[in-house]
Amino acid sequence: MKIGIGYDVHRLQEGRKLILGGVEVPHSKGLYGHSDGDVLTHAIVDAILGALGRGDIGRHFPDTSEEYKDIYSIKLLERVVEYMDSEGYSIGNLDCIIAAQKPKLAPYIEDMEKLIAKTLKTEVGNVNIKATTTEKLGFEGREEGISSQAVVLLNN
Ligand SMILES: Nc1ccn([C@@H]2O[C@H](COP(=O)(O)O)[C@@H](O)[C@H]2O)c(=O)n1
Ligand SMILES: C[C@@]1(CO)OP(=O)(O)OP(=O)(O)OC[C@H]1O
Repeated sequence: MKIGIGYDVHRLQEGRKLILGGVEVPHSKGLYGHSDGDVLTHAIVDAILGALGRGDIGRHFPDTSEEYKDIYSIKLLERVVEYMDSEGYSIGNLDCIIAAQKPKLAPYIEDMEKLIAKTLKTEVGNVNIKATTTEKLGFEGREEGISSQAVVLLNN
């Protein structure tokens, strides 16, 4: 059994799509990044890499590489699932938080859980995603950015 933690932050910017957990969420702004800026998926990637003792997202998918420019981050998660499979590990459970003042994410959480579970080759009951505002405090509260945290347990 192995445990891993992931944390990521991306800036909100006009003219970008808001992609969270691989799902497009309608909003006036999206997350800026070298990739699609999917802060939730990046936190999950880092949690799994952490559990496997294999560093972090930037080490495997550098933001200096054209290969990852505007990439749909679920593709990065698929690569990390290949590492997990090759080392004989599978998901025990995954728990995540998205801190966003806006938009209201509750209507999209189930779709995110389904897509993440499918990508991780696990049952949807092993994946939990939560959303919170920060009560208008901090960068999330000022709607400057969105942060996400993930904790994963891997079984072998
Ligand atoms: N962007 C968000 C933030 C929160 N929610 C849901 O609202 C609940 C209450 O949030 P608080 O920050 O006031 O605790 C939270 O538990 C989420 O269910 C949301 O949908 N989208
Ligand atoms: C995902 C990568 C690669 O496209 O770019 P960003 O979208 O900037 O995201 P970040 O969370 O900084 O993680 C590492 C990157 O190398």
